Amino acid sequence: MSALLEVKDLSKSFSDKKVVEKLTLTVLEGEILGFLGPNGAGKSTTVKMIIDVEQRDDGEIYFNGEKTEDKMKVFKKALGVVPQDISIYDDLSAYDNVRFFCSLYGYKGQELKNRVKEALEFVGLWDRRKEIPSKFSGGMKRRLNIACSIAHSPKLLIMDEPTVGIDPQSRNHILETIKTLNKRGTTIVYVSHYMEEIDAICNRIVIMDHGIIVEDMEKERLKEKYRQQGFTSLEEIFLHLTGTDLRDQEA
Ligand SMILES: Nc1ncnc2c1ncn2[C@@H]1O[C@H](COP(=O)(O)OP(=O)(O)OP(=O)(O)O)[C@@H](O)[C@H]1O
Repeated sequence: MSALLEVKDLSKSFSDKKVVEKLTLTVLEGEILGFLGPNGAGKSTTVKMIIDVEQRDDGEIYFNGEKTEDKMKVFKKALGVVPQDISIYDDLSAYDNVRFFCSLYGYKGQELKNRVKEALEFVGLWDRRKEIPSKFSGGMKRRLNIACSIAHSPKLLIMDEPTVGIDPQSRNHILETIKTLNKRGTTIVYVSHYMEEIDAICNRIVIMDHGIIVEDMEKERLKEKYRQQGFTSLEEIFLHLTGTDLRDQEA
């Protein structure tokens, strides 16, 4: 598999605190990469720098071998982002939400209609397209959030905790959706705290802590490596690598 996204020596500080420190990471075309780390590890800051909503202090980002800042339009068109906080318009219908986000990529007319329909069908919301999301369950809102991010057929989809606060049925539906998207050719970076989700869908796992990557390995190799050291689950491996201290109490 070839490199789709390459991040080299990415760094970021807030005030004097180093939040991301010389982070280097390659996302291979066609993979589902699980991006794990405790609260405050620097995952969201890394993602925000990659998608160009947070300025980096240092480092380089390449998409398809070219610096993203040199080809920002091409990169943005190939990128889909499912943000941690649901970002849909509560007073627009499900259909109009997807239509709006897809139209930002320049689609119009019949092509736009086709894309909106396909995205809503894909997340199982076509029958509810005329309703406004304020009436939706948490799971339906999350699925609509995904539809808004995929209607333009991104090559790279970055999902930041897309299943927070939803029931197992909706979670399962979303995980199946992600696997199908991947089979259709979308490369996925999946940020989550849910080990069982990462285990279920990802090929490779990157674990970040205190601004650096502490492990980056193909999933089965990672499990085998730590099984030999007596750690039998991904959660045990995670706690072994990142410790058991509470992170949300750090200054
Ligand atoms: N805009 C900001 N200003 C100051 N500090 C920030 C800012 N954004 C993030 N931080 C700090 O940077 C650190 C890393 O935060 P980040 O959100 O990247 O972590 P995370 O790994 O995504 O955590 P979580 O799993 O809780 O989402 C935290 O200590 C956070 O408080």
